[in-house]
Amino acid sequence: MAADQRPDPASPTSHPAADPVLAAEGEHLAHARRCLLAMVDTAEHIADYGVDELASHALGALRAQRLTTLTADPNAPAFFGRTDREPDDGRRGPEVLHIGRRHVRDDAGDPVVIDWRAPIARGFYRATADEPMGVRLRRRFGFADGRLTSFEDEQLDRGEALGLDSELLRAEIERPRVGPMRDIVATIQPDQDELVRADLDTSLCVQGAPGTGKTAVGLHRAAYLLYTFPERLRRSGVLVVGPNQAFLHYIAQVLPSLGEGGITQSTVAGLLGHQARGDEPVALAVLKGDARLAEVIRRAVVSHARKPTEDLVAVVGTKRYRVYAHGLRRYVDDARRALGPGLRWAAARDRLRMQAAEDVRRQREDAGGAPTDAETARVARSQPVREWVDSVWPELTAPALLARLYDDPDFLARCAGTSLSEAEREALHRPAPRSLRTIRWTPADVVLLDEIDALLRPQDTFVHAVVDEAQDLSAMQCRAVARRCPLGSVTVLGDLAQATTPWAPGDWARTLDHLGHAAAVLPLTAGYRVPGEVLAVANRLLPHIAPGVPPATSVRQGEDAFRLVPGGTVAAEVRDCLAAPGSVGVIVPDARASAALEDLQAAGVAARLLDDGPDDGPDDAATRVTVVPASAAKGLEYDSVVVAEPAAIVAAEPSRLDGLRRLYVVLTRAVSRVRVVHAEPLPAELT
Ligand SMILES: Nc1ncnc2c1ncn2[C@@H]1O[C@H](COP(=O)(O)OP(=O)(O)OP(=O)(O)O)[C@@H](O)[C@H]1O
Repeated sequence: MAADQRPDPASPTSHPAADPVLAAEGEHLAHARRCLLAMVDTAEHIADYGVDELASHALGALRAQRLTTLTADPNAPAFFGRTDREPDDGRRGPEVLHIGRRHVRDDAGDPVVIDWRAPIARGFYRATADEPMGVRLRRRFGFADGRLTSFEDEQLDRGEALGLDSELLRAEIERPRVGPMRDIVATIQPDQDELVRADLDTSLCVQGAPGTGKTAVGLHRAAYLLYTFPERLRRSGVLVVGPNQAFLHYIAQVLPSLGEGGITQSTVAGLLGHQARGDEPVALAVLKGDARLAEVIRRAVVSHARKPTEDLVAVVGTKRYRVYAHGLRRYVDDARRALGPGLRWAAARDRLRMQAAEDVRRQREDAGGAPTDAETARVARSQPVREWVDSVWPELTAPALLARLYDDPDFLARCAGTSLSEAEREALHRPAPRSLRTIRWTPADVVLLDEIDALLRPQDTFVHAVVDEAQDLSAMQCRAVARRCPLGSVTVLGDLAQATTPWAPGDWARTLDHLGHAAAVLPLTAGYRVPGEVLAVANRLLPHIAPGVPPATSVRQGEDAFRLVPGGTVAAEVRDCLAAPGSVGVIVPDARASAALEDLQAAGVAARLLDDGPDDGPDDAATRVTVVPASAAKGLEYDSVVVAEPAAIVAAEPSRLDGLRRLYVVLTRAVSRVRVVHAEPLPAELT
């Protein structure tokens, strides 16, 4: 570990506070830092000598993991809250617990800070005046530049509870956004905490309005599960699925800052073994995303299994052995029945070769021979056996199979049965080129290729998957995620009102069905990001885009938070927004993104285009203005948002419904203010 990553033992208390409570807490903070440093030191000096090389390697990995946990976010204060609890054992005086991002103990092994995920820390998040859960006092701490500067007490035993009126919560919510998403560990709210701490075996589906903390809840749930169920999760892990690369970069730091590295964070496309390079009409992509294609694909694979009609003759030395067709038929029938997660196509080929070779071994034993395993393996590898397997159970590849389904109408018709109409089969038809390598597979194709791959060979799996923006996934994309989490549980996060893909099923029951997990659909309605003034405008779209979805309410109203600027310029509004602290997102119709960037630069405003990569360096980080194509805005947030031409944003989508939903997403990205610049009339639904 680099020295500059170490927690600085002096920083939080180098400015002694006058308030005696603050001074005492400051001392505890300094003590906690010293203890944390000592723990880092100990972890660094542990020798990784196990009983053997494997054990030593495991010890080394454990130590590295422990160091990552201890040194994550080295400048974060060691604790952010405290509870004073009734002592369990009748001792005098309350039991004082300081709560932070990770456990800290002193030399004697006594706890100095409790990890926020420990069961005993639950009261900090959940205790109310009505149900104090043994907590007499809850104290939250405020920090400025790493210094402890304030605290806020709720004397629950006297009926005091601030709830959303907490000043520190408000300050945290309104803190200017610069850089990637932060954790919310100090201010998780009770309804969020209930979701975060749900058991590992419980699957959840959270339907939440914009800014209600769905993403935050999903990430904190991942951290909670890793802490609470280390044995079950450290090896096969947790998968976090997000909508696009920009979003993944935005959330990338949250789990590491909570001390949890090594989690797979990916888009659905990133999980697949093939890359998309082509486009296609929306209607065709919708068809390819339909769950009916799964059965078509299964039949296409199985159709390659042939019934053996002839005996197989294997040769060992100078002798020939006949394996009869009826026995071979039984092997093939068994393989066909077992095909699925328990036996993939490629493994079945190996099994068939071995079964034929075992048959030969039995014949040789019956004849008094003593065949060795090596000899049986040689028979399994021999040419007649290989040729036999190739004839009844040929090697398959996903690209060849999908290309054939598209190319050969009779084959497609046989595999589809009655599940696809003639028109649908015709829509899928595409002549195969001579070389499969030249095919430009589309995003929907690569999901189908993955469906085929899954029948051919095993894929990586996880014990828990957090699936964000799940309302946008097609049935086939859901199946691709489900395959990667076949036994564990899922946390499904989304908002039907923000669904902007025409291939999504459009209701949670079907999405959950395709994800292969039963889950209760739980609402989150308190919005932390968007001021009430802005939500009031965005919510006008709700009856048109998602009539059944409850509107979000905001935990704060905002001031001059929403303004229409007919005939204005984006550059002028951006300059105005730059007078306030924090980030500015300029959200424009996709086709206008490059031009909008040029316009801003020509007007002397430093700006960058939202890209797939992380910040490219200090210049990037210092650029407060980001031009965001409307289609990439999902999941992101900025202190100020300037929206250009809502009517064009709506018109760019394939349908009015999708367009209005896109606009709803765009209007709900701001923490403090939204300015809508337009020359064209606004969409009627907004006014
Ligand atoms: N309990 C909380 N305390 C402080 N900030 C919070 C809390 N809950 C959410 N937030 C903040 O509110 C903002 C919105 O959260 P998040 O992005 O998780 O919402 P979301 O429901 O996923 O939104 P969307 O659907 O619009 O993508 C984030 O900045 C998050 O840190």
